[in-house]
Amino acid sequence: MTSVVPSTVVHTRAPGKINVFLAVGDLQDDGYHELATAYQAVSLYEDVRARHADDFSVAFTSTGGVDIAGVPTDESNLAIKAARLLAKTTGYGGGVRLDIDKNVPVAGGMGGGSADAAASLLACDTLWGTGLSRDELLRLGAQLGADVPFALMGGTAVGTGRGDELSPALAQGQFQWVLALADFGLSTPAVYRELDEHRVRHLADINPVRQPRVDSGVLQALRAGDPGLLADVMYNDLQAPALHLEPGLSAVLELGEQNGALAGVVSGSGPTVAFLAPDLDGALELQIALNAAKLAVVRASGPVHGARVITD
Ligand SMILES: C[C@@](CO)(OP(=O)(O)O)[C@H](O)COP(=O)(O)OP(=O)(O)OC[C@H]1O[C@@H](n2ccc(N)nc2=O)[C@H](O)[C@@H]1O
Ligand SMILES: Nc1ncnc2c1ncn2[C@@H]1O[C@H](COP(=O)(O)OP(=O)(O)O)[C@@H](O)[C@H]1O
Repeated sequence: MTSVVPSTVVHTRAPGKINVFLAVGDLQDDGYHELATAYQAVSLYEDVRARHADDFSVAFTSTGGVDIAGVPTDESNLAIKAARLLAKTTGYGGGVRLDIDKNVPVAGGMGGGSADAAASLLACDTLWGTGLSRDELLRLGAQLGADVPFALMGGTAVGTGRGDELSPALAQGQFQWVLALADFGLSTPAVYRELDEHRVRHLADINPVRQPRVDSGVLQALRAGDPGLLADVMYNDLQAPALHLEPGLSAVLELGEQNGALAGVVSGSGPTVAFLAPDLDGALELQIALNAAKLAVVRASGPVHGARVITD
């Protein structure tokens, strides 16, 4: 076993994400859907601190006030799974103690668990000196969840396959987001299932084979750094099933659009609603208006970096 140095702490940080465009294809035999998505990493972060230990454990805090009550800390936690997968892959014989400051809403469609997995992979690789390449970490990430490779990569990227085959997209400038948080979560598999059931009920004869593609207008808007253009083309196939499961989200979308948002979209499988603001002042005004309507909101900007080591 590697010698244990208890005082060493490795600090890593990985971002949450918004799917500014998400087209969902058909259900495949492996239980996953083929996707075409444009991800943007945004400035809500998961901070992981890793210390040498004999076994594997995780604990959560949230300086940003995220409700962490429902997050499992047993073997089902994605951070523990990430650490164990890295140990198994590299033959590392020890364990790790992970302390995570969570600032991405839980079960909100913003990839917080995926960010924990990404930041934990990088933290353990650094702490243990296992020295995997970026590509090897991306491959391990894909085994943990479809969104994990993007949390490693960050920035702006197109995801295909399960959402884990990434190509970086050209982007300039910063987009200003106001995120309306729900006080409940939505289960990702349940939202995909709701979409499938709707398609079987209503669309089976019309469009039997779907080949999802990212609209070229999305890539142009990102390249131009133009929120007005992006607002016109933001889209999410999972929005309708999320609204069907949680009808109250329609009023949230309307409220944002009536109060200065260029557009709003359910993020991933929801229930977080992401509003795109014209600029920082517009975002601040929207935040105040939504707060006045008693909605829990946070601001974020993007794109930001993927998982990285932080020097404290
Ligand atoms: C919907 C999205 C959009 O980015 O994000 P979230 O809302 O979860 O943040 C992702 O597709 C979620 O990615 P992630 O949360 O990593 O998914 P995984 O753990 O790999 O899969 C959870 C479940 O989601 C469904 N799933 C996921 C990805 C995909 N391409 N097709 C699917 O059908 C499957 O039912 C799978 O069992
Ligand atoms: N590290 C983690 N952080 C949050 N949730 C986790 C984690 N590990 C496992 N989970 C489970 O995954 C579910 C969805 O996680 P999360 O990544 O927050 O949302 P989403 O998939 O909507 O982006 C949670 O409800 C929880 O049960």
